[in-house]
Amino acid sequence: MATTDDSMDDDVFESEDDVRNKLGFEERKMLPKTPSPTGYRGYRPPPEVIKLAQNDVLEETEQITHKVILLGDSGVGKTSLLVKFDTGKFQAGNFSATVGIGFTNKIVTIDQTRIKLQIWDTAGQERFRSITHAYYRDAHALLLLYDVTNKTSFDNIRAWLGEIREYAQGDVVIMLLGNKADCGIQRAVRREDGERLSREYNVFFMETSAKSGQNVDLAFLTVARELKYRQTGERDANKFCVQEYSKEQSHKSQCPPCSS
Ligand SMILES: Nc1nc2c(ncn2[C@@H]2O[C@H](COP(=O)(O)OP(=O)(O)OP(=O)(O)O)[C@@H](O)[C@H]2O)c(=O)[nH]1
Repeated sequence: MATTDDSMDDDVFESEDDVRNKLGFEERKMLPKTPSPTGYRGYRPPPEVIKLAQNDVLEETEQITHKVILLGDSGVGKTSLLVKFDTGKFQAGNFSATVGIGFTNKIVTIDQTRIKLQIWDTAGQERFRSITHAYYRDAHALLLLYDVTNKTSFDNIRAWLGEIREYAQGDVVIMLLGNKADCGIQRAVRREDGERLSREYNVFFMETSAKSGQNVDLAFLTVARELKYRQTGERDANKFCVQEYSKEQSHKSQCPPCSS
């Protein structure tokens, strides 16, 4: 059965006379001289709606950009993680090493607050290190990745943390990510080892998969939440606790074997 869309608010279409009668003298002067056939032209939203829209514009223009940088050895999945978060897509076996550095802007919403993240993807290869060091200083958060199938990338995390200490701000938010968690059989680093290292350095920790999407959004949202807290100084009552979450996950079942 065909139905008509009845979702429009009738108030929007009240007659021009109705609208004029509700307005004050100054507001009436601003109305168009020619009557509108629909009564819509003279319509003014209620003051509370106008105020809301103005606040929105204010929020947009005053929005602080939080700079987040992805770090870690070449091939651990930095670009893949960012592409998954940005587009929801993963391209298997399509490895072309990042050259230099580039960024993507993303706006996320944390408890009705819009947080702007400027996410920088860096090249993991040694020869680009001096370029990327220059960007550490302005970073508000760092996502430091290793590949759970590549023990060397995990062993190199201490060196990465040393570089962070040397070049980044002392209060930078750091999240350690064990990526490629979908690769069950090829796994070379246990989740507990990642957890232990994160405790030792007092940084956030999660295992992720750019392939399956496991914890990808969560990693960025957790960082955004922490940045929001640092900006406002308000802890949310319903704050997500990454340490608790990580503990819960470690009790869950094994990942399926990696097929790519
Ligand atoms: N199975 C699996 N493969 C992944 C995952 N993330 C990335 N890959 C693959 O790993 C390879 C390297 O990924 P990239 O995202 O290019 O790695 P990168 O860290 O950006 O590398 P550089 O640009 O050299 O620093 C690609 O073939 C990806 O398809 C994942 O979560 N699971």
